[in-house]
Amino acid sequence: MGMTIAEKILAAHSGHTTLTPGQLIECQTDWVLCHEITTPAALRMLEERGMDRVFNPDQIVAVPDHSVPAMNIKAAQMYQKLKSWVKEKGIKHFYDVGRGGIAHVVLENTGLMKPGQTLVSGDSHTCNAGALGTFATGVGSTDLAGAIYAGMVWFKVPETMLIKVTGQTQQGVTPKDIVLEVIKRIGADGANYLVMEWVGDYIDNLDMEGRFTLANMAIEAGGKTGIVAVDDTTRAYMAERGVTPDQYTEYQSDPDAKYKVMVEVDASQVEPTVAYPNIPSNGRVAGSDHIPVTHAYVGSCTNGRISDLRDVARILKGNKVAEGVQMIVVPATQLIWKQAAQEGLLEIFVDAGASVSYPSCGACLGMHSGVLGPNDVCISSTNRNFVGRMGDPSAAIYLASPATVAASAVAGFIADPRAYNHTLPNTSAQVTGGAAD
Ligand SMILES: CC(C)[C@H](C(=O)O)[C@@H](O)C(=O)O
Ligand code: SF4
Repeated sequence: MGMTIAEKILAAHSGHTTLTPGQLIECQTDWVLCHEITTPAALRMLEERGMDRVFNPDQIVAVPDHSVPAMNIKAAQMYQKLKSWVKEKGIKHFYDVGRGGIAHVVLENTGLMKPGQTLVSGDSHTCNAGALGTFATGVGSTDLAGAIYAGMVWFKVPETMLIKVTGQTQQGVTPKDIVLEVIKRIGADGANYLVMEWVGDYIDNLDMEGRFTLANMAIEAGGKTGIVAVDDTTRAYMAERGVTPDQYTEYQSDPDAKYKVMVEVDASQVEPTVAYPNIPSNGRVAGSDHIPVTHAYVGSCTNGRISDLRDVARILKGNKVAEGVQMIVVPATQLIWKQAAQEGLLEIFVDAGASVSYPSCGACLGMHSGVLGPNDVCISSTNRNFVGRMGDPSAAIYLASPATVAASAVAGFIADPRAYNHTLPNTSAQVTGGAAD
């Protein structure tokens, strides 16, 4: 019987020629991604058992990102723990504060993670890397400990959901709107333990940044991971990072691969979508209700990339953030921050009255740099709008694309970005490479 991409990658990493969903496998992991929030717990587990080693210091990527630069002593200690372990074990790929940013976005950009590989991390948005045709998923601290120690992790082979997106979007509609629309249709548990495989001519025409946004949000529908097959866009992306096709394996799903369910989306019918509180599946058309906002947040591993910042700048250029609205823009990595500076985007943000922050997870999970207070109302390009996610439990979080966030910041209430159509010069440059190894 035919196999999906995910099944093929898992088979290749577990010594099987075929696999059936539901089967339990022991799987090799090519990469382990470590940040300062979940790694310390995994390290403590290993230390307590006298198993304090790493399977291969060259296959671990460490990036402090959630609570950096530290905003309190506890955060400083977590950071210190990660950093001292990196030093002690000789972890090769360490992207320290000032040289990295949000771990998933740092990793996608380095060229380290290659098509056909496997990745685990103690972070649920690890699925982000699936856009490169990889099997990448978040695991708990115990599995993370096992992966650090042995380079192995066990999985129940997931079934796959096929999401076929055809046609082209209207101007002002972005991949974030597509994925919010899909989650709205299938529900926040609609892809529970399923691989979400994206196909269709919309995907074929989509750049890598958009594909990362789609793969990144798989977990918001309960997905085990998101995945996009390798094509010329992926190959070009890898080539820009000095990686040639002989250095990786491309897997395609067989024509007779078995899918648990198929979802079809006509991209031309998707409108700018806003997920209302308190669940990402609560999507409605942007601007359908008059909802004044106090905060507008652009950032995160979902939507803090250079193309996102350009979308925001197009709308903010020549406009002002409405009085009473606090707008915060967080470029996801140092390299994106620098690129945005070079293109003049940061100046546009500042002129419009927005704060530009340093790369980090920041207020995405309510840790720092824009934490919401009681009854605040935030339109955000992040991925979760659960109660208390960005701060006080009484604050309301509306999830949207960066374009919708920018349009809303200018309007002072949740607005439809289609009313804006500014152009920016010099917007084709790519952000490539690792910041520092
Ligand atoms: C802190 C970390 C474990 C968490 C996750 O796993 O996703 C965070 O990144 C989040 O987005 O909630
Ligand atoms: S940016 Fe937000 S969603 Fe992404 S890893 Fe950080 S906290 Fe999690």
